[in-house]
Amino acid sequence: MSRHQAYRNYDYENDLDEYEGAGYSEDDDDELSPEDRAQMIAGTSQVRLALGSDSSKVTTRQIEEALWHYYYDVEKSVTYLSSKYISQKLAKPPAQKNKSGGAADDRHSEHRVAPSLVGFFHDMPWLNIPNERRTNFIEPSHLRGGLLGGSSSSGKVSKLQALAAARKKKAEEQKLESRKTALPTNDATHKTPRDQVKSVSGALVERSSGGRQEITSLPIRTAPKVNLSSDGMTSGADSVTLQTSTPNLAPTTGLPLEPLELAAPSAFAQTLLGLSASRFTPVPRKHYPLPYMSFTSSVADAFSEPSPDDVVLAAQSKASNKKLAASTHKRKSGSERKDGETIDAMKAMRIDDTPLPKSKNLDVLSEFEKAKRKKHASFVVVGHVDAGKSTLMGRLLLDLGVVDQRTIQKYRKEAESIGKSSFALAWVLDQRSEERSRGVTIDIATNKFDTNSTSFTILDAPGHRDFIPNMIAGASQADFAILVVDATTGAFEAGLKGQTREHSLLLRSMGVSRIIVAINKLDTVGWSQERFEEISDQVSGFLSATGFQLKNVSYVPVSGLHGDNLINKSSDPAASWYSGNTLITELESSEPMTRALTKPLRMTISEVFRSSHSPVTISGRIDAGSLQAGDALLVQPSGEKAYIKSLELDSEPVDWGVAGQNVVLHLSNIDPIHVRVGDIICDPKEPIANIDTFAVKVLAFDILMPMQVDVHRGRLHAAGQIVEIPALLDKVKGTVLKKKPKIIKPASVARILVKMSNKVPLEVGQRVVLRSGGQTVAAGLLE
Ligand SMILES: Nc1nc2c(ncn2[C@@H]2O[C@H](COP(=O)(O)OP(=O)(O)OP(=O)(O)O)[C@@H](O)[C@H]2O)c(=O)[nH]1
Repeated sequence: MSRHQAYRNYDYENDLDEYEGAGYSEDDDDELSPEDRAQMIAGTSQVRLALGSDSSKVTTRQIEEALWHYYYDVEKSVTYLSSKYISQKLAKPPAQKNKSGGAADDRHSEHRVAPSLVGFFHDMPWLNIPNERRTNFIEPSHLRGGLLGGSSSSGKVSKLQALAAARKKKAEEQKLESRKTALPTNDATHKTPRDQVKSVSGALVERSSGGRQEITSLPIRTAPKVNLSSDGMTSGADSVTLQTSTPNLAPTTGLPLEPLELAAPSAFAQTLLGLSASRFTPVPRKHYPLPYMSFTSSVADAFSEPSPDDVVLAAQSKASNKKLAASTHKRKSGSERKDGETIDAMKAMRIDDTPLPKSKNLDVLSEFEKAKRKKHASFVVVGHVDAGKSTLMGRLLLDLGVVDQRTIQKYRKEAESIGKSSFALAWVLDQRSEERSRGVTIDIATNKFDTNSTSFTILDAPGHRDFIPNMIAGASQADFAILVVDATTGAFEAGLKGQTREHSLLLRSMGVSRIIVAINKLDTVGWSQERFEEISDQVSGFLSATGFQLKNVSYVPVSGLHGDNLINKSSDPAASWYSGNTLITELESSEPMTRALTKPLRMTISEVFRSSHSPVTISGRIDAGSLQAGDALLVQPSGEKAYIKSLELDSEPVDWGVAGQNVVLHLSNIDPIHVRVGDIICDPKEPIANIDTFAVKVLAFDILMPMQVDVHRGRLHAAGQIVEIPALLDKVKGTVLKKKPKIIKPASVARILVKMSNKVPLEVGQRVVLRSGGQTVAAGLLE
């Protein structure tokens, strides 16, 4: 077995045991196995043969050693022997020299293998490394002892090294002394960043002059020297630097840089830098500054100045602010607005190049006189919840042909599907899904119908007490009212205590003087004349007490569900006792209130919407005055001006409108955000003022005292407070009965002072309702 095979089968464990058990002798190496001895003899003779005449220059022992080292490779052994003992020329094959040639190669060869051995390894790949990939080792100027965890003693040094070290130590100590004198404190923040950089660079230059190669250095800390001294900072030892070829990375933030709190150097650092640990006093850390604060200008300055985008945006903002200021100033001087700057800014931002609509400059009042138009009348339908108001109006519209039977059939089917078949007629007015599903009217529903003499607007009010404010809004637009009373046993009595009474009071407070009392659901009591008269009497007494004149109150027995006595007389024989007017006759005989045609324009907005004519279309009743297309308008409380682009009356385009008419106005030159339901439209030359305090003569429905109240006028709601009660008044004469009473009892008349949290458009002669805690507490006229 060859020695190579023997190595392959080597039993290390066994050998180790033997090694540990027996003493080791170098002589044992010389003992060869019989196979090795045979190979060695044969190899020696071959080598001698190959060396020829030169074989005498080498000993057998040298040949055997070579053969042993080259595993009996005769050729290699010959080469080795020739180069070592006979001729070095043989040792360097020309090809190898060419490949690796040059000084560097020679140097490396020197370090790694003896020149005489190079030829032996010329075919080894690790020797064929291209020059550019070879490492350049920089020899240390002197070796330090105790490196990498070894002894801290310096080890053996030459006399020259010891002298150099002593000189350096002395120089460092002198430097430290001079620093201490120059800087009584170690506070690096007293230096500018540039100074600090200078000092770091200076330190480096000092080192550079000590034989170090010139390099650009980057201090990685603002207190960059590892200058830990007894006062917590360092003695002038080495700077910790990063080598870099980028020259412009010194800190340029301009910010005062925090000195870093540095710990004593590690054992490794002490060893590496030659510092003694005893010289350092640990400094407790107070804070950990962010590294980028002192790193490079590119990082530290990244957000210290506005970005290019910021610059552009700032310039744009500045330019637009100039425009805004100019525009705001101009508008302020023109319109004397009293609202906040925010509203001003919003107005100023409005860009509206729409040309102003042209006016025909009509004399509207004479046009009104000339026009043989039907009279207009609006009536509100009020009464206790479920009295049958919507059903009554639905039936009326059906009988008048405004709604066809098919629609009612459809409603009936749909109502049946949700178990509310009896509400099919009410659905003509109650259009909202919530109203239909709940079977309760929530907001005012409007509809129109015409008779031969009059164009009527229905304002169907909710009966539920939760929606009283909506009922107030409806009543404020009405010329007269239909009070629906449920004749069913018990229902009338409940209503009289409930909203029948409250609605009547509100009607009176809102200035409605004409009432048609529709005693409904008489079919449920077999058309009892007795029940009809009983109810009529009770309502008469109540209305009379409330202040209505009985000549303005009429009573009609009806059944809204079946349509009895609405358009046609009841066909039920049980109702034959009634010979009075039908409901429609009563409506036609009702004269609208006197129109304030010559008064300044006032119109309360009931709806704001977008139409094909204008993005800002409003509808409402003209309370006073007149208007025409092209007119300038003022919207209060916003104080915004608008123009009438066009208008409609009863869905027909018209040129003008007068008090009492419900019109649709298509506006121009105004932003929709300035127009809200409840706002007042007026003539800019005779505007309504926005006020926050007013005196009002009220009828008390409940106890009054200084208290929080909600002020209602039409669709307008505002939070307010009764701040003072100047007088208790006589109900009839209006004279003062008592000055400054503390409280006012229900059904009394008093003058009170109300202050609101916001300014709203209100003026003398207008009617307001005061509510508190969901109850109507008073109503009256502004003084
Ligand atoms: N028998 C009978 N039932 C009626 C009559 N009128 C209305 N009703 C019923 O009374 C219920 C209430 O009718 P609505 O028309 O919704 O009453 P409303 O007063 O409009 O109700 P709110 O507006 O919510 O206060 C429905 O079930 C109607 O079918 C009637 O003349 N006779």
